[in-house]
Amino acid sequence: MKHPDDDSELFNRLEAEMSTEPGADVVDLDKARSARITPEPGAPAPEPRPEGPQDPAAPPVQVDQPTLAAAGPGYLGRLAAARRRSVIPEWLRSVAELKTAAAWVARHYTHATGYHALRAPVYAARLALQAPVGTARFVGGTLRWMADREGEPVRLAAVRREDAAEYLKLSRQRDGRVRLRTLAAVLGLFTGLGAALALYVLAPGWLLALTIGAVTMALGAAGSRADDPVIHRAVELPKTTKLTSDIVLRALGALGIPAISQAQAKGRDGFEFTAPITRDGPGWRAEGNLPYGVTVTDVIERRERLASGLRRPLGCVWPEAVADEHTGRLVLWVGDQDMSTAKKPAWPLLKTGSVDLFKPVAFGTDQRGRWVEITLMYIAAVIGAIPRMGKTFLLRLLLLIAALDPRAELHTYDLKGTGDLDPVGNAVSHRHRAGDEEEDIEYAVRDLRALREELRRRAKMIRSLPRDICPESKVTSDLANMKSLGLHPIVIGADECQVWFEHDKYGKELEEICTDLVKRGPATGIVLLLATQRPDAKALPTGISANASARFCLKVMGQLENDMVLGTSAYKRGVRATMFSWADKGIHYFVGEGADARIAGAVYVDAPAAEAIGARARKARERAGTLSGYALGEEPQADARAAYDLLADILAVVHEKTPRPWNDTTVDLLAELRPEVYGPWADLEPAEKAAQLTTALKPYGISTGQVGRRVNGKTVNRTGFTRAHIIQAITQRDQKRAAG
Ligand SMILES: Nc1ncnc2c1ncn2[C@@H]1O[C@H](COP(=O)(O)OP(=O)(O)OP(=O)(O)O)[C@@H](O)[C@H]1O
Repeated sequence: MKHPDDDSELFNRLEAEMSTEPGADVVDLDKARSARITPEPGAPAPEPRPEGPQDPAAPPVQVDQPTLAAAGPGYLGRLAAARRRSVIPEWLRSVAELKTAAAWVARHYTHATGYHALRAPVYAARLALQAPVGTARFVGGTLRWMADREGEPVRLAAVRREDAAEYLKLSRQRDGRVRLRTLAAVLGLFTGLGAALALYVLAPGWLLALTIGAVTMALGAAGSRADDPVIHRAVELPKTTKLTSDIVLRALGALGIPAISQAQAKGRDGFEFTAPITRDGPGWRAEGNLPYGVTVTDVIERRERLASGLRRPLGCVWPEAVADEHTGRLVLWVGDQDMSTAKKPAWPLLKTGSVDLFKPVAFGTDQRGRWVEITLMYIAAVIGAIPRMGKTFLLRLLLLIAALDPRAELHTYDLKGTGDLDPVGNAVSHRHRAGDEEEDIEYAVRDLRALREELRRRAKMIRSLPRDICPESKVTSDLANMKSLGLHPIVIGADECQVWFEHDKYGKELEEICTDLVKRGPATGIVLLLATQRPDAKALPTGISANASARFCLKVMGQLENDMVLGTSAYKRGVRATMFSWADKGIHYFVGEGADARIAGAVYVDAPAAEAIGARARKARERAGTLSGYALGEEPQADARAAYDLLADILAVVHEKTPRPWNDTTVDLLAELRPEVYGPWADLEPAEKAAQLTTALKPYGISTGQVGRRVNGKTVNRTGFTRAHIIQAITQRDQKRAAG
């Protein structure tokens, strides 16, 4: 009977043999096949192998099958799984990169031409001065050539050896050569003199001058000294050492990873290169497999040692994992220059241009100097870092990008209070505040409450739009353009957002609203950008950090903060913002919607440049008629809704004879009391009405549940709450306030 897998194995084996090294053993296929035939049913089973010490004469047991099992997937299989490198290189496929490269080359040659053109008279004067030396060298050289001086050492050697025959042969040869060369020189001299005379008599002045100039320059060049060239370099190109496999292996061996060190001690490499080391942008790229059990994160953890082993600055050394490969596949990119100091291309939006927030916009560059883009719509973002790493600058940059879309309505909150966001806020923001005083927080609370209402309005509006206009149930650029719908982008930015969430009075409510904005905002065109220098569960509540779809993590100190910003288990996967150094300002891990984490250096826009961009954005808004609110000097209308105290209002409308009131009847009573505040709640469907109050009570720690009541002899259950809990919450709050 034939083993069912025999055919495919035979196929594999044939392929394996096709690719076997020359000199490998030839396998007898028939023998091998018969050896693999399983015994017929009923046939005696093979003798069991005796336990205990083995017969020393018995051949050792071969654990791995020769060639056959080691071959793994066959040639075709490997071809099918092969990763093909792109035919057209990356830089040729990107118009932007091609343009940048072309501009750099053009700039280089323009500079070199200008540099030399300005110095041309100096070069000419120096060459003219050197011309007499050049003439002497030329004449001397010609005479030596005519006299066959180069053969003299050989002739002298023949004299020393007293080899008369050899000497005579050499002399004869020399006499003939000298005769011929003298003739050529005399002919050349006469031809030259004749030509000079003809030029002098016949040629126009300019040709004569040109010829004399050219001859003088040539003689000057002949007279120049090797250690003092007339023409100096216009551009000193940075010299960077080529990355070689030896350097990579040396660096890996110095990491102190036992598996690599042991392999190298045994004379092996400890790293298997899977591709040649190549140039990749302004740096070198090496790729390969680490030894079994060693992961890329082990190397990333030791980035500083790696830089020492490579003898390169830390900012040049970027070990990375490959997303769709095994965890031991390392890509090592070693830049020519430190990422934090390397010259960056100019940001296209710095001087001109506007933005469509629904399209990707460049906000930084990666290690290779390529633009990294972000589409601000449909995201909620968190930015985390330890202080002074560029978090505020990054938030301001994103807000400036938003400002450059004249449709966007900005709400900017600088809770540090140093005025870093003023260039955006003063120029274009609809709502803006700098500071963390009580009134600043109340201003934000009023604004966010209004934004939550706006979120609900937008959600309803989107739901009511016909499918052909709003096919994906989310705001699109076209919908945002329709002023009547009021679905323009709203971008809210808060720096040091922990001030909001840790506020004892409004903290819970702000957290509740922000969680809602993070979850439902993106589809309705509302973008929330939160930055914090203390990314822990209190500063960045989990409901927010877990739902943010874009994450920017500058340097942080530990795994916890890293994962709070970049997402659970990011640290384990090797996405570690802890590896950034103190000098890596603005450099961060960026995780965009559905994209792998990548390293980006944010564009540096200082305060004056930010003000200039703000002014430009303001002009664009004035033209589009979209400037509003704070930027126009308008304070938000004295908002009755902001002054309301829900708990006190409930106590006012719910009589003590109703210890467990229903939500919907309470909302109706509240609407009668303050129609401007609670009116919209009362207009909701009964179920939504009840849910509305449940949500509003949650921040105070008051929960709702089913409350049964007899109506017309029947028990009716509806959502309700306990009046005593309201009193309790008010007492606690008053005590807290009294305690300061
Ligand atoms: N993209 C950048 N490139 C280079 N330097 C930068 C960049 N962003 C910020 N910096 C530098 O880092 C310094 C700190 O930036 P920033 O004020 O944004 O830090 P921060 O993290 O907000 O600090 P804090 O926590 O104290 O508010 C800035 O003064 C600026 O000089």
